[in-house]
Amino acid sequence: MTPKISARDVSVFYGAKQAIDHVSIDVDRDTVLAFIGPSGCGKSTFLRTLNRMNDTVASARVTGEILLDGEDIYASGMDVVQLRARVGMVFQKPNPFPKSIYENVAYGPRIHGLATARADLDALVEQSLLRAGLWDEVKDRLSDSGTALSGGQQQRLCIARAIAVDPEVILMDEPCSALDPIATARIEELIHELKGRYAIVIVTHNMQQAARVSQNTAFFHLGRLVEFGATSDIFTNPREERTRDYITGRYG
Ligand SMILES: Nc1ncnc2c1ncn2[C@@H]1O[C@H](COP(=O)(O)OP(=O)(O)OP(=O)(O)O)[C@@H](O)[C@H]1O
Repeated sequence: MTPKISARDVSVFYGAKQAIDHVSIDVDRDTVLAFIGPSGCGKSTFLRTLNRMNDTVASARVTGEILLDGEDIYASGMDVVQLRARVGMVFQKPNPFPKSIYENVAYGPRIHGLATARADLDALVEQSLLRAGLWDEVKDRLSDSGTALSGGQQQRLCIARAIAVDPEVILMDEPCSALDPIATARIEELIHELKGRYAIVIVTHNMQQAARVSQNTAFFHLGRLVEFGATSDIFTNPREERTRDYITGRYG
């Protein structure tokens, strides 16, 4: 099967500084891919190339090619707003809009024209909150502010917001690092439930989390992709010494 995303020879520069050095990698459909590696190795930078989030950084420059279903996302005609709906993102710190729970989820579908009638929008909000595992906790207070929820609930609200615009890929940049262990477990369960429907790419510092949630793992070091493979192989039988040193906690 053709990959969902195919990155070829991708380099990223911040001004003169090179943060990613000729990385090629495929993101498979309906699977979870984990990016691991020591702080500053470029995981977030590379993740952000996959939906052109680096466009928001004035000094950032991307070379190489990133194909989404065979289509070059850096082509001049690409609609970036549309792209970021297809390739959604969940950030380290939950960042709900300072609006109601309902509006947080309804906003995207409304601006993308996915639902106009109130009943359709209501159904989409309910379905997205259900899929994000938050519906039961919020169904009686949809008009409360999203920012009044707990951190873990806010993160699930952000996942519901990403899901609501019917994405194909969800990028998660350390989505649990601001959460307690119970909220973290809840997000990990959710990732399991979502993986049959979307391609998910997750950056994590937590080796156990990478081993628990992903089927494939990519190990980055100093801007290079050192090793990529099935998570079970990377964690039990890495080919590269640098990978072995990192996963056994020798550095990073
Ligand atoms: N906006 C920016 N401007 C300049 N340099 C940046 C910018 N963002 C990241 N960098 C640099 O690019 C390199 C890669 O950073 P990046 O945040 O992608 O790494 P990371 O592996 O995700 O790190 P961490 O695990 O600490 O989040 C680092 O040297 C970092 O200092």
